[in-house]
Amino acid sequence: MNKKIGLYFGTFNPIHIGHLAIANHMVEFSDLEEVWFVITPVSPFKKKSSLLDNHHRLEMVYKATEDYEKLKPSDIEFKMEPPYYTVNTLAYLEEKYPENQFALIMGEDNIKGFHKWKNYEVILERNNLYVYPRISSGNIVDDLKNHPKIHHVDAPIMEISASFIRKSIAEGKNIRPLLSEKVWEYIDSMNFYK
Ligand SMILES: Nc1ncnc2c1ncn2[C@@H]1O[C@H](COP(=O)(O)OP(=O)(O)OP(=O)(O)O)[C@@H](O)[C@H]1O
Ligand SMILES: O=C(O)c1ccc[n+]([C@@H]2O[C@H](COP(=O)([O-])O)[C@@H](O)[C@H]2O)c1
Repeated sequence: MNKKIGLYFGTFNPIHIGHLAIANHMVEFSDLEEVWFVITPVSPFKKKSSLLDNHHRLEMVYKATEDYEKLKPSDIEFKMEPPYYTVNTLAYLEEKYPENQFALIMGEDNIKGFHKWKNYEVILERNNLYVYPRISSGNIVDDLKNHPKIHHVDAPIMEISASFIRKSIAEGKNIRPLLSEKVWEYIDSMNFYK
């Protein structure tokens, strides 16, 4: 059966309720049937700072999604080599799961820089993109405006960042409502980000 899966890429250091709200909105209000959180070991364009080990970030995504049937973690990039270009991961996933139809989920902030991604034209030829609103500066390049493969989904705006969560934990603040309960308990018991 041809299943429509949305892929949500990120470092998820840690996964927070902003990520979950977007993924849940996609499976409930778009034609995507599942969302897979693809935990990237290191983002190709970002420097790593206080990045927890892959298996801890995977464990947190697992804990955050285990009660949601349509949301799943994916560690597919752990088996690949850096740099973790999304076009390569998509090719790998398409070969491994030929019965599925994969789409990308990204915020308006990321679509504004999408023309700098490796082989972005190849991605657009083969995959649909589901874009959600995000407060950010800059513009979408003309070629990507009204593109037939780019679908805008009116998901809620949740301006929470993982870096704010890490910084706040280091400062001893209580940010418990910004995380799933099991994720907060894991971070607290492991003393992460202190
Ligand atoms: N509050 C949010 N609402 C919607 N999308 C988000 C939110 N926070 C992050 N994202 C997006 O989710 C994806 C995965 O996030 P990722 O964990 O890589 O980054 P982040 O949460 O911005 O973390 P950091 O602050 O460490 O850079 C990215 O595409 C990012 O732009
Ligand atoms: O393939 C690329 O060229 C590429 C460039 C930048 C980002 N990405 C993917 O997008 C994800 C989110 O990116 P970032 O930089 O917002 O953390 C990251 O985890 C990668 O999977 C991919």
